[in-house]
Amino acid sequence: MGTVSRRRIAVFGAGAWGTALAQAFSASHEVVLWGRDRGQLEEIARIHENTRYLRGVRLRDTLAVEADFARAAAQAELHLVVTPLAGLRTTVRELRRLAPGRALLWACKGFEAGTGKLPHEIVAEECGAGSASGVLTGPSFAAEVARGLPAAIALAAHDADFARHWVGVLHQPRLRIYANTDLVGCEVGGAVKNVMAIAAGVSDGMGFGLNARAALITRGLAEIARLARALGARGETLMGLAGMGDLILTCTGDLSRNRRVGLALAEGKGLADILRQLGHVAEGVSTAREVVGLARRHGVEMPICEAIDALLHHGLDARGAVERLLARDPRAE
Ligand SMILES: NC(=O)C1=CN([C@@H]2O[C@H](COP(=O)(O)OP(=O)(O)OC[C@H]3O[C@@H](n4cnc5c(N)ncnc54)[C@H](O)[C@@H]3O)[C@@H](O)[C@H]2O)C=CC1
Ligand SMILES: O=C(CO)COP(=O)(O)O
Repeated sequence: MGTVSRRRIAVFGAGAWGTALAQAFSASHEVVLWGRDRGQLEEIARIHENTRYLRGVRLRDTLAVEADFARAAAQAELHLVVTPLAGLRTTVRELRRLAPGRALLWACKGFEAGTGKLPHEIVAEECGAGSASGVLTGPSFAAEVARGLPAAIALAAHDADFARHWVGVLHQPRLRIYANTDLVGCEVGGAVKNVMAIAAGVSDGMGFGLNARAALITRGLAEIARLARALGARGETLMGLAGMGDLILTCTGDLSRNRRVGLALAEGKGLADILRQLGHVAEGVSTAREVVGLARRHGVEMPICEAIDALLHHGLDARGAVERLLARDPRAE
C-alpha cells in the first residue's frame, strides 16, 4: 500500500474508544476529537491525556480537540461516531443536518434499546439507505490501541468500493483494517459478544474453570451465528475478526468492561452498583434484552443470552442462571 494523503477526520465521542481511535488515526491524518464534556477536552488540550477515560496514555500534540460540534463536523471529510450506541441516532441526525454529504463511520456496538435495530439500520433511517457509510468493529481494547500495540479490525460497508477506499486511507501497520461487505454479520458479532463476555465473567467469577469457559465461547459463537444468519448475515463473517475474534478477546481479556460486569455479578453485587463503579458503558447490559426479543421474533434459540438477560433484568441470581444452562437437555452440536 503506497503513502496516503492526509485526510481531515472528526471523531465524535471522547470516551475510551473515541480517544484511542483519534490517537491512532492522528499518526497519519488531521484528527479533531469532539466530546460533550468541555472540561475534559480542555484537559486533553492542556496535558495531552484523557484522565477520565484513558488514563496513562500520552496523546499526540497534533491531536486537536473541538468543543463546538458544528465546527468539528464542518471541518472534516470523514465523520467517525464513537459514542455509546445510545448516542448514535442523535449524533448522526445532527451530522446530517449540519454537514451533509460526508463519509460516515461508526464504532458503536449493540442493538438500539427499545427498537432492537442494528447501527447501520439507525444510520439508514437517519441518513438514507444509500449513504456513504460503514462500521469499524473487531477485537480492539482501547487501552492497547491507544498505546500503539498491534490490532486488526474490520471496516464493513454495503458498498465494497467505499469499504476499500477507507481501508486504504485508515489502515496502518499497528492497526490493520480488513474490508468487509457483510454489515449485518459484523454488527451482530460485535453486539452479541458483549452479552457472551458477561456470561464468561460470571462463569470465571464462580470458579467454573477453563473447560467451562471454552464451552461457553464455542456455544456462544454458535448462538451468535444462528441469530446473524437469521438476520441475513453470511455465516463465514462470524468466523472472522468481528465474530470469533472479538468474542475471544472480550470473553478472556480482563480489560473488557462487559466481562468485568459478569465477574462482579458472580460476587453477588447489584447491577446498579457495578455500573456506577465501572464508569464506562457496558453495552452488553442493554443488548441482552434486545437480543432476547429479536431471537424470539425470529424463532432463534439463544439460551446463553436468555440466561444473562434473566440475570441482568429479571431477578435471577448468578447461580440460578448457570443452573438453568447446565440443566438443558442434550442435543446435537
Ligand atoms: N473501549 C473499547 O475498547 C471499545 C469500545 N467500543 C464501542 O465504542 C462505543 C463507545 O465506547 P467507549 O468509548 O469505550 O465508552 P466510554 O464509556 O469509555 O465513553 C463513552 C463516552 O461517550 C460519551 N457519551 C455518552 N453518551 C453520549 C451521547 N449521547 N452523545 C455524545 N457522547 C456521549 C461519554 O460522555 C463518554 O465520553 C461503545 O459502543 C463500545 O461498545 C468498540 C470497540 C472497543
Ligand atoms: O469491544 C471491545 C473490544 O473489541 C471492548 O469490550 P468491552 O466494551 O467489554 O470493554
